[in-house]
Amino acid sequence: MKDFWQTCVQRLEQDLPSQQISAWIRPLVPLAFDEAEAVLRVSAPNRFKLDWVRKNFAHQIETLATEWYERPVQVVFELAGAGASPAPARSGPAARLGAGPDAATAQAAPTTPVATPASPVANAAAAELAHDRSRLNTDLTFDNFVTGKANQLARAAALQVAENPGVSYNPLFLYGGVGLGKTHLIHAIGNALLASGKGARVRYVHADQYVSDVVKAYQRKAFDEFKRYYHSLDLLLIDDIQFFAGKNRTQEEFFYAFEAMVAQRKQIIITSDTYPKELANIDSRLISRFDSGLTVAIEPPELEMRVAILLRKAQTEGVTMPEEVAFFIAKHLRSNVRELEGALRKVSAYARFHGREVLTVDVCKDALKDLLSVSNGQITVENIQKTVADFYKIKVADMYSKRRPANIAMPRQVAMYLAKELTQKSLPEIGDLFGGRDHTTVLHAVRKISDARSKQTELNHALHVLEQTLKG
Ligand SMILES: Nc1ncnc2c1ncn2[C@@H]1O[C@H](COP(=O)(O)OP(=O)(O)OP(=O)(O)O)[C@@H](O)[C@H]1O
Repeated sequence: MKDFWQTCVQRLEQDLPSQQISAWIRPLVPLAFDEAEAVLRVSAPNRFKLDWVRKNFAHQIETLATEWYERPVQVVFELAGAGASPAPARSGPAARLGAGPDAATAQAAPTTPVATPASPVANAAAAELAHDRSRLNTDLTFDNFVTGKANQLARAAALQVAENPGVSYNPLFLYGGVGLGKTHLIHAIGNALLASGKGARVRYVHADQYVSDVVKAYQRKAFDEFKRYYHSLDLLLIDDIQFFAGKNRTQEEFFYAFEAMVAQRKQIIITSDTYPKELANIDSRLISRFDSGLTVAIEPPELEMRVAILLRKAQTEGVTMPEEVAFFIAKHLRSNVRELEGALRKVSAYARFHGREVLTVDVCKDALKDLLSVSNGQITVENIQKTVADFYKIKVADMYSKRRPANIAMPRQVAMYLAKELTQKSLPEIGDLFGGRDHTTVLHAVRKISDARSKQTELNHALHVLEQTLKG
């Protein structure tokens, strides 16, 4: 385990700035690796660091651990001193269950003997573990979800399902464009159910992660465990189901999980960028199942709602934002909530940096020059890189980096293609803006994506969405 941790820190050092390494990664201490359950326990020195690391680095550490141990590893973060002794290896069927996807520990009893089972500390630890295993982001709640015409139906359905899972609408299928709050809403459902203290087994999973769980189960011939884990959940939240397109084995496994869960009145909630019948390359049996519960759209927010979101987020961040400023931003940035959040971050950083205590429309005009020019019809390469990175959930820095894994190389080529298509820049200029790449690399990307687009419905659809977002 020590060797792993050393390598892990070295790998993170390649990706993260040194301040982040010393602030967040170095203070972590690896405690134990539970062979039976493939669970790596890591301690953080205080609650703040624990929450931050869990939110921001858990995925990277888990990916590295999974690579190192050559099987899906779950990383559990604990507060230093709170029962931070090596966990005893568990035996028996429950321990074997843990060999399932993503350390499918089936959310059984916590592995850490924190205190006697009925004590408040033990309950808190159990609740924390249930949260860890659910992969929910505790920041995404109903409380901080701003409601308006665009999402009120979806929110009402979500609330109903959180109160009566498995009974009212099963599945609940939420669809809408990028950055409109689908992920937020399903996390809110999971958080509400966990907070209700019914002991429900909840799991949030992005469709991509589910696909890779299937692949791992396939490699390890561990489909029984995979099934047992997913079928044992009370609430499965599956995000961006359109990523199942063309993945036949995944669709088949999901079909079984779906049938088993619905038959037992376990709740399934699905999000997608489109409504079920419009999903490309998804088995018609699945599409008809998706359509058999309640399907609700989340629309782009109207002006007043965009203003309300900005004011609410500004308040949460401790930024004083006059209403006219919120109106100014909301009038110019229309596409989605993620974009509004980005604008708020930019504006407040700009104001802080220039010592401007009060946000004014002029400050916004300066701070948001790039974004505003996009919404006025001028698309910049910088904005394309940001939009594409958001869409594929990679870092903007990867647009310029030399890293070449497929999950980064493909989005980078998409961004180059869009830069050629939507801006006046030449191939060498685009190459420069992508970390000094040669113009032939750009040309290759443009040709490749243009060719793939004509053959792959999924890619073509993604490009449509990106073009629409960029054109506003
Ligand atoms: N109604 C809302 N109130 C408050 N915050 C919101 C609302 N809608 C979206 N957000 C915030 O906007 C950001 C983007 O939302 P989210 O990730 O849920 O979008 P999404 O629809 O899942 O997008 P994608 O399809 O790209 O995954 C998040 O930070 C979320 O908290």
